[in-house]
Amino acid sequence: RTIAANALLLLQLHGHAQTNQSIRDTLPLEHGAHRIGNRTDADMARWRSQRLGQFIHWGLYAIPGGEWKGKTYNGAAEWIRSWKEMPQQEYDNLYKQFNPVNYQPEEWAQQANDMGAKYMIITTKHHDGFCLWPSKYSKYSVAASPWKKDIIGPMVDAYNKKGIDVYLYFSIIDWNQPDWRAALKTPADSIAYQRFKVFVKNQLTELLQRYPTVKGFWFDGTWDDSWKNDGSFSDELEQYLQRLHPGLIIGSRLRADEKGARHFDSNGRLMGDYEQGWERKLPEKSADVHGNDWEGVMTIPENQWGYNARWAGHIKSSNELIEMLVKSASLGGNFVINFGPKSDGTFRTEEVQRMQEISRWMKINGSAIYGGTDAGFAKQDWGYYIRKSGTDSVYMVVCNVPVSGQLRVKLPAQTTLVNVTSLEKNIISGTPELIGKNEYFIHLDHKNQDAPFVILLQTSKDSRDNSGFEKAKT
Ligand SMILES: C[C@@H]1O/C(=N\OC(=O)Nc2ccccc2)[C@@H](O)[C@H](O)[C@@H]1O
Repeated sequence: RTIAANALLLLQLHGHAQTNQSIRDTLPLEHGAHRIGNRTDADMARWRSQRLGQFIHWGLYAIPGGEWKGKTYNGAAEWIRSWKEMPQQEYDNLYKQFNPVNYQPEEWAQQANDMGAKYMIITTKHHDGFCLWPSKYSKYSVAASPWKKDIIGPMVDAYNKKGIDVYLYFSIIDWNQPDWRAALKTPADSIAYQRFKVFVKNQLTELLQRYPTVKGFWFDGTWDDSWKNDGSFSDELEQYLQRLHPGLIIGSRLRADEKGARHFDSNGRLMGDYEQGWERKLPEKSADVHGNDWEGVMTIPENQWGYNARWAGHIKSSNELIEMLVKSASLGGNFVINFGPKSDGTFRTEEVQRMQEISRWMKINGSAIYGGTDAGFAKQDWGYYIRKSGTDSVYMVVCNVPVSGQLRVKLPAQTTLVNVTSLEKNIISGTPELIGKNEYFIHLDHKNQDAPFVILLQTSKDSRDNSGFEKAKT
């Protein structure tokens, strides 16, 4: 198999432009990337067109909400169990208080739909091991809580009913499982960890059987040696899940290759279906993503995923989040905004505000985002170009209005401007001024804008340098 696999890989290599990052000479890898370049199937095309997602971190950690017995935890709220001031036994007993009486999945789905999210990622089980579904393989689940009922099922149904796809976040790290090991130091460790891997495979199989409409998994907690040094298991697991549920979308965070390389294998090739390392950070330029599909996940505060009663530091405004979404689409990636519901099942005011403000923006400008991708134009200071995938339509999303009141638009060679319109009224004044080869100025109406605004360019590939607009009167 190894020889055949490598022969195939070498054939593919020569068939593909080396668009990826620094490719080292091709080591014969059994558990490295099995595909060169992006997936081209319909499921991946759907994921790629969606662009805006909603992440939800919800679990027992929402009960303490970053505080315990009068003390404030400065770390990420969903990590409070690891805080030295938190008696782990007391955390582990929080399941006895899990009773989200105000949990309304239909309302969650409605507000996500209004915001314009096309997919949602829900924490089925975070590092603490508490399962939001009544798992057959663990007692540490909603079934043991006062709530008793399945949380995940009604959520999947409510979101799917709104046409929103659902992805399941699943932490490999499981602090509740006695067989979990961060590292394998003794033969006893290896025996326990073997049992743990069976448990992981069983839970993932159970999740796919219970929730067959989900589109993929969002794996996390795969940085420990135990997992990193077992590339063959993560490879087999990914292939097993794909066989069980063809078309499943799984990011680069699941696997390691046989040399312990993660996200990118030891030949520098992306493993999984998209680059999943952009967490609370985004690529700056096209070269940073090497033509790979990718997704950025973002918290509204600096680093809180689960509910934290006290948000400290910088809280991102809707305009900041909108600009990150636009930047992600302009670089051919998806952008997922995280929300941390309270233990009663409601969302905090700041999060509701952001969903409502983003909703207003997306209702006017969503056409620039959905199906958007890298336009291949040189970046300009005023903002971002987004190409409607596969067309000559290029959106300009203006985030920084120049004091000159005019936007410089430099098109690639042999590209001319056929038409210019704005998605809102009273943005552009007059017709664009052709000032040189493929370069135009678009004059703005001096309105004070309080949010990014969008101009649509219809371009055409043209060997001549003429344009739909007469030459500027010199
Ligand atoms: C989405 C976040 O994912 C996590 N951790 O992410 C990472 O470890 N990210 C990471 C690590 C190394 C390189 C790049 C990203 C979790 O610990 C956290 O509670 C949250 O669920």
